[in-house]
Amino acid sequence: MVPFRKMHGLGNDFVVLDARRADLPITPRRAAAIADRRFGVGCDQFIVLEPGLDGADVFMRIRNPDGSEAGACGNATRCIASLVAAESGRDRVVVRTIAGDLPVERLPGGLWRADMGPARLGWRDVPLAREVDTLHLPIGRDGVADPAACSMGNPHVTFFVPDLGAVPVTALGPVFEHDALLPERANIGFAQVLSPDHIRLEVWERSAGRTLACGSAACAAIVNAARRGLTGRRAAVALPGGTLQMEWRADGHVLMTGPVATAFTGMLDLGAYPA
Ligand SMILES: N[C@H](CCC[C@H](N)C(=O)O)C(=O)O
Repeated sequence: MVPFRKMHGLGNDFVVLDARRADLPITPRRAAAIADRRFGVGCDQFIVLEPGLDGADVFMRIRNPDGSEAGACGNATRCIASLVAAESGRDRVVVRTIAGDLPVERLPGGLWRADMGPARLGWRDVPLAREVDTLHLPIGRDGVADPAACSMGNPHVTFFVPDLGAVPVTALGPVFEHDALLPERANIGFAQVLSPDHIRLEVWERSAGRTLACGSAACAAIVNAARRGLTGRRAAVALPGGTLQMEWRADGHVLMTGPVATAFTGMLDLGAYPA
């Protein structure tokens, strides 16, 4: 039996296991089984904490509900930073991922600000299957078309739409996720720009499907909206689960501010799940 924690950022939820002191027998298949909402605990992402070495306070391994590994998770970055900060009594911590080191700081009012690193804008960065301008991808269907792409350590595509309520997110999301231009698939954002500092966003996440919030997709949304001249470099991004404050800093890094929450803690019998 191992203790686990169920956390979420704006309803984007995580099972968090701690493998910092002792290794845990987690395989992609076992993670997927635990992530199942009916046969397991259920979560959008499965997070394992590993020791943070030289300069990092913790290493955060991120898995999708199908067991595949992801390079970024904005909402989990804040949640895990808040855990590690509480242990050490510090207000600033560094969360390491396979894509880089993410400094996170505590702000007043229960908010946490993560430096999600630089947005990467090249076609190889996303990655795309061939050389295409990442500001205008030749992908579209049913009038939802011409998205922009970038990488936040994981692949993102952002469609700009005039009326988010009219977009069939769960029908179009998986079609775009699997477009031949996206060899590693992608997280698909549908953004409606309400004003130069306010974006509404719905996300179809790679592997996880429609989620209530996606921090890295909010990063991609502000970057791609600003690149298109639709917004400035700071905006509130309103997701179904709540709002994140975003800034694409002049040096290319994306700052994301939002809340963290623990829903419950419990004990998990890892042996009850396939290895
Ligand atoms: N929910 C996460 C992103 C998960 C991304 C994952 N679905 C991928 O395959 O890249 C966030 O807050 O940024």
